[in-house]
Amino acid sequence: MFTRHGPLPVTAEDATLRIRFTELSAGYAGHPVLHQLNGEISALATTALVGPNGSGKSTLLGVLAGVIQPTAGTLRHFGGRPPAFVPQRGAVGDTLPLTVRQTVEMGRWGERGPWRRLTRRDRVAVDSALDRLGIADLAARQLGELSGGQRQRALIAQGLAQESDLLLLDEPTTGLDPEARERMATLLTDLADDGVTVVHATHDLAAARSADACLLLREGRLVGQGHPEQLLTPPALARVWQPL
Ligand SMILES: Nc1ncnc2c1ncn2[C@@H]1O[C@H](COP(=O)(O)OP(=O)(O)OP(=O)(O)O)[C@@H](O)[C@H]1O
Repeated sequence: MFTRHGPLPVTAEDATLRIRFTELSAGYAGHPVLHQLNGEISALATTALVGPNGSGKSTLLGVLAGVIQPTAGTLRHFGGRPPAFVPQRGAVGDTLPLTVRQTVEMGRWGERGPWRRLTRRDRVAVDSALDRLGIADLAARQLGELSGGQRQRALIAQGLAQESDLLLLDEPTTGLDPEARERMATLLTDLADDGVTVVHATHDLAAARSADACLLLREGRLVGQGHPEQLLTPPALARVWQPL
């Protein structure tokens, strides 16, 4: 096995590429999940990971984030900073006595460590993340008091505050109402325009359709990748979602 997680210099050939994985397998102790995946994530674009429950979307995100080690194959990051990863449940427990602002400030810990004072630059990053997620007015509220959708936005703001060039989101529209879902889709597109590569796992076909590219997973295998219009056709979706 040969796995590279460190940034590699960007060559002319790879200037539009952020991640490439080859024959990638991964899983959990005694439970292989991903089987010999070959794929690419374009830089400065939004990519949706699509597939039924248990198809391996979260596991693939974890591998791209570096929190799950591949068991075989290669994974290459081209250039860039360490990824910002927003897992499904978030790294912050519901019961911790944290305000929304403090939750988002945790996104700056990678820059300054947990105990150092916030710099002006940290505060700007936190304010900007709160604004972009439309939750500035909730900044003083306790995280545990929020609705599911508000909490989801606070956790995504935490990811955004890291100011990484690679944002990995697990089901960012879960718990959001239709208007907030639409705003989220717009935000992801705007982020890509602003220089962030966005990868999100989703069950939300509208969100997947608004991505620049999709990776379609079924039972831990990559069964298609490309532009959503070409990939997410009714027959392809029926094939992937048909009962086993
Ligand atoms: N921590 C874990 N330990 C063992 N097995 C796990 C763990 N997390 C997930 N799995 C298993 O790995 C497989 C893939 O799960 P994963 O969460 O990657 O799928 P998913 O496509 O994201 O699913 P969903 O749409 O339901 O979120 C499933 O069979 C699941 O039971």
